[in-house]
Formats: sequence, structure tokens, C-alpha cells
Amino acid sequence: MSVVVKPSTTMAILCSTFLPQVPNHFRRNPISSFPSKSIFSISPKAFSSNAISKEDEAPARVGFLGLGIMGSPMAQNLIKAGCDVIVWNRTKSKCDPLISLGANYKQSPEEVTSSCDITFAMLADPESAVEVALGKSGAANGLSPGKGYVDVSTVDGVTSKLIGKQVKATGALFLEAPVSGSKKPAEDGQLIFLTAGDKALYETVAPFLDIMGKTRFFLGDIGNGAAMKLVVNMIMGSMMASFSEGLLLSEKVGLDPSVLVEVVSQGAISAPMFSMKGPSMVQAMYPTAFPLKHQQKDMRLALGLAESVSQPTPIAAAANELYKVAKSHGLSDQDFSAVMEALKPRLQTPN
Ligand SMILES: NC(=O)C1=CN([C@@H]2O[C@H](COP(=O)(O)OP(=O)(O)OC[C@H]3O[C@@H](n4cnc5c(N)ncnc54)[C@H](OP(=O)(O)O)[C@@H]3O)[C@@H](O)[C@H]2O)C=CC1
Ligand SMILES: O=CCCC(=O)O
Repeated sequence: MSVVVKPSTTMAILCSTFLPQVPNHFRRNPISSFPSKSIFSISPKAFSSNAISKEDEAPARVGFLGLGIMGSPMAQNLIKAGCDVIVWNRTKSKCDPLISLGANYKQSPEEVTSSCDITFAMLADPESAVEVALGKSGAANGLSPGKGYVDVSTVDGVTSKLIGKQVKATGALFLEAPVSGSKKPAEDGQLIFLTAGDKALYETVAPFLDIMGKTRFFLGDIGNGAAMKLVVNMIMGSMMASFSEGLLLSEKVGLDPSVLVEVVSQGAISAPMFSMKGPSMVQAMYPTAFPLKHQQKDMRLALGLAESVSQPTPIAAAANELYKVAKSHGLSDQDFSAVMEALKPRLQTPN
């Protein structure tokens, strides 16, 4: 396992501080003014072990597939840092703001990967990650030796291994790199990358990860990044369910739940998540940063992971039931803190 933490600094300083440390196949053109287009350079032979000459260098083109809550700000940060970005999203209109910022658009994942050296994918779930990577006009069709595919979606290890196998069959390299951190950290370039797979690709894309994130872990074989992400989100989902119970119990016994949020923030169980989401939860408002449907997906996948190794996870299993109830109440697209609604009495319509 290796971990790298980005010093807190401006993007311009980041570029000049970090890029000289990257492998010699991945060099930066001189920057005349920041931000500029194509400040990164990558060889067509990017992943060969041979050092390249300056003449071999061509601007690195970075693809981004999936421009939802997370993908959109991540791609934006790459563009703002001066990367040459090509985007695709199933719903084309979500590409428009990025095109306005200078991104190019292609009509399919295949066209993106054919045109790019590195492609990132940020899709909803295992099904969409497989479809975009391996389906008709999927990313794998445009991959070949010298290219890299980095899947930053939250999926299970089995899915990641399937995608990794097909990507590697094209001669390209594969990295799974799910992220911890939500909408705001994505906007602020403060994500935590949990990567695994091809170490050479990890090293090559490190400067891009450092634009989008604050910390990156390399965890070894494909599946380890996915597993780490699912364990983290399983804990988070259980914490949110427990916090919801506490807020509702405090109110029912005549306490002010806003004061509970304050008390929690001062003690050993203080967590940024409680302080950030508590005040709106007290008002029964759930502005979406992390959709509840994705949290339930992660609970389900984490429970599958636990089952695969016969690890009891009764608390996560109970929390998962609450997320399922919340989904059945039509709260899938609300923030996952809306799980609290599943604990409130609901008026029944008489037959
Ligand atoms: N939001 C968060 O706080 C975080 C989310 N994650 C994870 O990141 C991933 C993305 O999350 P987020 O951005 O919030 O999710 P969104 O629901 O906002 O975006 C999902 C993306 O997947 C695309 N998509 C869904 N189904 C398909 C399909 N069948 N074919 C092609 N594209 C499809 C959507 O396209 P379209 O626009 O056309 O619907 C959209 O681009 C998820 O795996 C999530 O668990 C990880 C960390 C934090
Ligand atoms: O997968 C979503 C994670 C959200 C977070 O880490 O705040």
C-alpha cells in the first residue's frame, strides 16, 4: 500500500511542484501562462518502459465519461487546470457546460477512448460501468496499447475485475480508482482516490488525480480499491442511520435536535458529515450531494462483499433495510441523509 497526500496549495503551484516527479514518459510542456491548454504531455508510447525524446511528445488528451454530480466537477477541474479534455455523457445536455469551458465532445465512449491517452469513467453503478466500458460503442472498443482506462465509479470487485480483464485484453492498462468525498470535495479538488490495478498507470495518472483530489492510495490488485470504498461507505451508511435515530429520539423526548447536532460536534463522535448534514436534516431537508439510491447500492454491494467472506455485518444489514424503505418512499434521488424519513411514522391511507 502506498499513500500520497497533496500539500494544500494552489493549482498553479501544484502543477509546478508535482509534475517534475512523474515518470519520464509523462512530461509537462513549458507553461507560458496558467491556465493554458495542454500543459501535460504524454508520449504515444506512454506506458512502455522506454524513455521518450522531447520530439515524441504530444499533448495528453484526457477523456471523461459520465458527467453526473461527481463527474462534472471532476472534469471541470481537469479543464481548469489546462488539460485537453474530451467528454461524453449518456444525456448529452450535461456535456454543454463543460464544452463551454473548453472541452471537446464525442458521440460515444468508443470515440472518446480512440481519441484519448487516458480516459476516466464516473458511472452510477456496476451495470452502467459495464455498459459504458464493454457495451456497444463502449470504451474498450477504442482502447489499444499505450492507453489507459481509469474507472472512478463505485462498483464491486467482481465488476471491476471484469472491466479490467477486458480493458487489458486490448493492450491498454486499467486502474480502479473509486473516490471518497462528495460533491463539494469534488468541486474543490479534495477527493480521496482509492486506487488499485496497474501501478504504471497509477504513476502516469497521478498528476491528474492530484488535480481532482487531495490524497491517493495505491492498494495493490484490482478489487482492493473497490473493497476499501465499499467498507468506508458501509460504515458511513450505518453512521447516518444511527444519527437519524438519535435526531428523532431527541425530538420525541422533548430535546432540541439542533442542540444534539451541536453536542455531537463537540465530542468524540464528532464527524464532518454530522455537522454538515445535521442542520438541514433537522428541517427535513435533504439537498442532494450523495443520492440515497447510490448509498443503498453501496450498502448492498458491501453486504455482498461481507457475505463472500462470511463476515457478520448485522448493523449494516439493518441500516440497508432502512435505505430500502426510504427508496420505496420515493426518496432515491434525495441526499442519503433522507434515510431519516424511513424512521418517521407515515400516514396510512385507509382502504
Ligand atoms: N455523489 C457523491 O457524493 C459520490 C458518488 N460516488 C459514486 O460515484 C458514481 C457517480 O455518482 P454521482 O455522480 O453522484 O451519480 P449521478 O447519478 O449524478 O450520475 C451518474 C452518471 O452515470 C450515468 N449513467 C447512469 N446509467 C447509465 C447507463 N446505463 N449508461 C450510461 N451512463 C449511465 C449518468 O448519465 P445520465 O446523466 O445520462 O443519467 C450520469 O452521468 C456512483 O458510483 C456513486 O456511488 C462516489 C463518491 C461520492
Ligand atoms: O460515495 C460517496 C461518499 C460520500 C462521502 O464520502 O462524503
